Amino acid sequence: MSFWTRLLNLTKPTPATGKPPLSVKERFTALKNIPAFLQLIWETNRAMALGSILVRIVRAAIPLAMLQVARLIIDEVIFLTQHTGQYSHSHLFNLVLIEFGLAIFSDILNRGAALLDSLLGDLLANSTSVKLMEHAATLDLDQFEDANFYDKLERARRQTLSRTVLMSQVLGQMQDAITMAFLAVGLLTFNPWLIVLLIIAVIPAFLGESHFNERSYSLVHGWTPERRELDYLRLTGASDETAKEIKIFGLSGFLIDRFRELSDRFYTDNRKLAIKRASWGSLFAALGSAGYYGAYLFIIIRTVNGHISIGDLTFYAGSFARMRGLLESILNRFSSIAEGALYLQDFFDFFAIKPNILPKPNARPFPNPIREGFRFDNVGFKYSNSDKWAIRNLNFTLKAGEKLALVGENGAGKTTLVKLLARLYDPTEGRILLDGYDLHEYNPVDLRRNIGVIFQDFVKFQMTAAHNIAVGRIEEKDNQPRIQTSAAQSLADTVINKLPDGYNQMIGRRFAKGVDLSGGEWQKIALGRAYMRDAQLLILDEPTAALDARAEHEVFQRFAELTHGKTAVLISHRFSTVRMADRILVIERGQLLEIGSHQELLALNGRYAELFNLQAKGYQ
Ligand SMILES: Nc1ncnc2c1ncn2[C@@H]1O[C@H](COP(=O)(O)OP(=O)(O)OP(=O)(O)O)[C@@H](O)[C@H]1O
Repeated sequence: MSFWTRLLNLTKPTPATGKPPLSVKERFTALKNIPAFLQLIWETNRAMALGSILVRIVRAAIPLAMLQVARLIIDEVIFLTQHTGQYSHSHLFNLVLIEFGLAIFSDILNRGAALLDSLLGDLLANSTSVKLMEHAATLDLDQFEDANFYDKLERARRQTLSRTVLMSQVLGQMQDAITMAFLAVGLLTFNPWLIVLLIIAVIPAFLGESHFNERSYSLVHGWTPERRELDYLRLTGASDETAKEIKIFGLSGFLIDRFRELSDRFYTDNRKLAIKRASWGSLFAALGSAGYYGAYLFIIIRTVNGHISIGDLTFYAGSFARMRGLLESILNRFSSIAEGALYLQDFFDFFAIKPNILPKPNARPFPNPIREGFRFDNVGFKYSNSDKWAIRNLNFTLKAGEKLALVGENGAGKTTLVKLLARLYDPTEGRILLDGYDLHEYNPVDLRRNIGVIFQDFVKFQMTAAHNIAVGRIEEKDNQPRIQTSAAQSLADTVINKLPDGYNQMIGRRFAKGVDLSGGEWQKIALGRAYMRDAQLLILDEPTAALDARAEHEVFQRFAELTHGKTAVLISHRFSTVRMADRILVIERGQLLEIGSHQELLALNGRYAELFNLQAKGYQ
């Protein structure tokens, strides 16, 4: 299909990416996002937004004023040259002075508008980034695990800069539209057909721009997953976290090849589009120029025939040239505003994603203390991106005050069970009851406040040692005694006391003066977070795997003492630790296989006894 057929029929071609680009109608509908966007700017800083609008309104009137003064100057010059020595030149000098004043004033206003735009743009970028983080924090974990969601998040995040540009464009558009209206009044009195000619001459350029903007949006949009991969490869190929394995396994060539393959493909698609855009663009610009020179010729002929003065000639030709430039930039900007509005759609789409796990209006207060415990009632769970049951037919009670250990092979479903307890996900079937009421009855924030979980893949925050512990209860980040007590309880104090800056030491290597820790040292710090919390249920999901045997034993011994009377769940592959629990739940392929105390399970002589003996043999 040719460019023209596509342009005139407004049909939807299929680009290389396989995603049909949006039709003109869809593009225009995207403009509905502009009022919401203006509202966003307005809320960012009302005074600056108002200032910017006022400056632009005043600035919009200047071109017409300058053209008028120029017209008077030329007519005055001609008059004076025809009457040499008969009249004073003071009127002429005054006119020149006025034009000079207008030029200076216009420059000041331009700079003022640019300054306000850049400050307002920065504030807008900051406030939208904050809104993005705030919204992301309300969303469910499974939404983060969905690739489509990630693409949306990525597109919303990438546009921080383009939103600032869009803001200047929308404001600039307003200014130019007002200037044009002023100029149009002048030209209308001269010859309204000139304006018609002008519009006809620039329309092809406008349609061409809109078409290519839409194609380029589709290209970029369709490439989102690949661009995400490119970012990932760029980061993985050159980062302190990956450098070790990349060297050992000699992976740089592999990563670079993949990067090259993807980036070359994107470049090729983009180049094709850029070349087409440049070629058609030149043709359309020539059409615009032809329109302008036609009108210019008409004005010249009217002057030569004595219908208008030389001053009028400069005024009309100047107004016309100015209007052409303005109309072109208004129309072109219009299509890039429409394109920006499409990107804005992604931004608003991201905010339209709502979490599924929400508090009920009359949520129950979290029981304090927990009386009965958590009952799993035929619980089954499938991850949204998988058809496989991660957990199925789970029936048991985690009694109040008991220490329960979860044992099972890799992928058995232990972490999934813990995530369900903390309501990071909701069961696909069955329910979890806390003191007889479904977890849905409680406020999820309240629930999580009462549960402390340290995961095996806990986050190594690139912050100070004190803050790394305080994240367990961030409201207490300035409570140094509490942080130190928690550190002592998790054995992290031995690690921190050796750091050059103690609790104020930056840990992790990302920032200046950061010190990295060993795996076991990081774990001791992360465990400190559990003690920061006033949680009624504490869950340790293998956060001790990197500890040496003596340290792990000591950590769990302390954990048992310090959480005496509290409900706790421990996940560990070490049976010397597991046996300390009151009861042990053996989970296999998502199903409960055995449950009972260490002694009971040994007596049962089932899977637990088999695994325990296997490990014990290893130590003999
Ligand atoms: N986010 C996820 N999306 C899809 N499937 C997942 C996800 N997380 C875990 N799974 C799958 O669910 C099953 C249970 O995983 P889970 O992490 O609960 O196992 P685990 O018993 O904690 O294993 P390990 O001892 O290795 O930590 C596995 O088959 C795993 O592949």
